[in-house]
Amino acid sequence: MTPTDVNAAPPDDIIICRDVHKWYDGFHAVRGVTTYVKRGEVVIIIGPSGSGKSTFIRTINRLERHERGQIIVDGIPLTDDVRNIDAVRRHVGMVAQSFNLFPHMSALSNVAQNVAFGLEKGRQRGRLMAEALQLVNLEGYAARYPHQLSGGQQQRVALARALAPAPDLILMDEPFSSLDAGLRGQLRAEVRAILKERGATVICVTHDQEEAMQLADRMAVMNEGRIEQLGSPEQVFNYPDTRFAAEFFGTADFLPAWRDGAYLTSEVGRIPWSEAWATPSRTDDELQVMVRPDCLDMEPEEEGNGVVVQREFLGAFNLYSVGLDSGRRVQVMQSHLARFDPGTRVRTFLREGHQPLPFIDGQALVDEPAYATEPDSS
Ligand SMILES: Nc1ncnc2c1ncn2[C@@H]1O[C@H](COP(=O)(O)OP(=O)(O)OP(=O)(O)O)[C@@H](O)[C@H]1O
Repeated sequence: MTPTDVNAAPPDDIIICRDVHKWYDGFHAVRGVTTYVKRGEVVIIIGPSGSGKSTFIRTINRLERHERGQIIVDGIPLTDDVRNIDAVRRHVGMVAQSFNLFPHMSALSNVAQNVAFGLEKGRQRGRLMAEALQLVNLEGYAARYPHQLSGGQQQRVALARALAPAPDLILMDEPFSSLDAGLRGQLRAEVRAILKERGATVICVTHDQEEAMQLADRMAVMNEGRIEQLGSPEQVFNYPDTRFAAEFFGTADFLPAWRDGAYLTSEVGRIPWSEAWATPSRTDDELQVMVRPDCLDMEPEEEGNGVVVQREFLGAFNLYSVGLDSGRRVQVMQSHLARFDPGTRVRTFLREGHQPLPFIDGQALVDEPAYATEPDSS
């Protein structure tokens, strides 16, 4: 691909990051990220504001310079060598958080900026541009200038601009954030379908959990400049590695638990103890179990173990906050038909078939068989 290619044949991993660090004037924004992204994968980065998501994604096409570690994009190491930077940018599309449209150009001309090079035939260029505007439902807006478009429409032009040249790799930073809920859901399904059809690799930052679940093959949960967990949405939801990941992705309560013969017991019930959890160096009183609202059930009972404190109506279901007799609170999911008034005495218990996850010191004791995170070749 370039004179500085490190691999003759492209490896399966289109992105290889090893111990990547980035500082802003002494502030350590990215703290040792090691990760591998397979060709054709959609990886979603989620995490709280300021956790380093945008900074990390911007290091992948060198909009930010990483100070330590190694980034290899499609066999090209990102160094200060401008030939490498140009080579990477040539086949990496980017949808930035700020749309960065040229104000003096129409929507079509903005899209054309990205398809101008690399394609000799004007007719093919025109088709790609029209298709890209059609994909984002803006066929009738080609002649408008950015100031004549709403924020959401500008965002869609930015998306069309990135998609039009059919890049192998596309980086997206909150690409649907300015769209209303209906259009957002529809567009992200369409964008995912087209990118999958093209076999493009996608790394996308979002705040939106529903978006992460809908788009991701794998999700990276970022916290304070580090990737706290990388896995499929199901892995992260069902088997969070840390308390942070559990609480950030979904709702979770943590209750003290203790080993009770062959069981792990908490105030909402017990589950069989697994020898795979044995942690001889630690004492049992540090144990906790994670319970998500759907793991718990409840029924009115005078001799119960708690009292309904609050009900939140969420459409298909009610989310109850229950004050347990220990003083702790848990959230319990119930059908929309299950109405309990605050003050109702209830028994809260583990729903059959649901296994609460044991934790020690904020770390899960259970390891789900992990997705292979080591590259096939490097
Ligand atoms: N150009 C900059 N100069 C100095 N500090 C910066 C700069 N850009 C980002 N930061 C800081 O680096 C940290 C990570 O910022 P970044 O934008 O990567 O976070 P983020 O997770 O994308 O946040 P958000 O979800 O709010 O967009 C933040 O504390 C931010 O204030």
